Amino acid sequence: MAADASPTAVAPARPDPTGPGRHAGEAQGPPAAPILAAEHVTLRFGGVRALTDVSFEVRRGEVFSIIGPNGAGKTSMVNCISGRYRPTEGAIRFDGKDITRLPTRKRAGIGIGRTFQNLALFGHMTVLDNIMVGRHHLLRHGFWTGMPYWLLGAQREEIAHRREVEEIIDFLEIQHVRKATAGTLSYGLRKRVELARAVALKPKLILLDEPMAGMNLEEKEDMARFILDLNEEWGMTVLMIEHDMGVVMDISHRVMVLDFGRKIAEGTPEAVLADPHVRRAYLGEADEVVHDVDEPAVA
Ligand SMILES: Nc1ncnc2c1ncn2[C@@H]1O[C@H](COP(=O)(O)OP(=O)(O)OP(=O)(O)O)[C@@H](O)[C@H]1O
Repeated sequence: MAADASPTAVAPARPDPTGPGRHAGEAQGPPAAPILAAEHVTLRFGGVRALTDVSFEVRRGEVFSIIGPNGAGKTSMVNCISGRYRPTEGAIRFDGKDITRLPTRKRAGIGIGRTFQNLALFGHMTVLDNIMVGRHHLLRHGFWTGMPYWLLGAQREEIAHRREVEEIIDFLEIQHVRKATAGTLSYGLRKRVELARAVALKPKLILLDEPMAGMNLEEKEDMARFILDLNEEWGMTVLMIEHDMGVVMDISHRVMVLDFGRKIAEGTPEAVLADPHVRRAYLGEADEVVHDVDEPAVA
């Protein structure tokens, strides 16, 4: 691996968002209630075990990353949380409620947003329309229910709705392409629009599946900054799958490592990086010191 020269290099542990002066993992003060908990989750596809007895908690206000080699079960775990897959065994709790069997379409309404590993924008629609689509469930007035109130309630709601969308557009610095057709944008910009659409749902928890994939260094720096701002200024809890170890170590409060569908480590970036199991299984090292984590450890 090359020398560690990127701005996404390893940084000291981020302060624990759940308590002043504390670091994630330290046992001082009362532990914050988790916003999300996976309890003994197993997922099987026929004979394939994608996940085996995986348990973890995401605390309110933190950036929590899941890492692991290809096929380790990261996307399967996120799909269990978003409702795309239903665990074969175990449970998912969100905000204290068991959501294991809650249909996918209802999860946005309770505060879970997501972006996808492969872009899922409407390529023929404008950036603005793509983002507006994300907010539909937030509108109280539909076409029929809105009719009688149109001059008062619904119109005011529409104005407020647009104002918030414009705020998100400003925040993600995509004003210059707001009227452009999504399909014509560069990959980095489309990833940013996809993030904007997920943010427009005003989620309490946002699931990001490889937000940096396919990006150049500058685009990665921008995306890392947006994720940090979403977390610190907008108060969103972030659960992220990401292969770029430099980014993961830089912006995560805590990290969980999966290998062959099992959890092999969880803790602060430093603790996880120093874990011999992780170094063997994930970084492919025997006993040498890890000098650099800037390059993706897995393709
Ligand atoms: N829909 C499915 N049907 C059958 N097997 C699946 C399905 N989804 C995932 N798997 C299998 O489950 C295992 C975990 O896959 P998953 O995509 O969750 O891993 P991952 O860690 O996200 O990998 P990557 O980093 O390559 O995206 C793999 O063996 C995969 O082939």
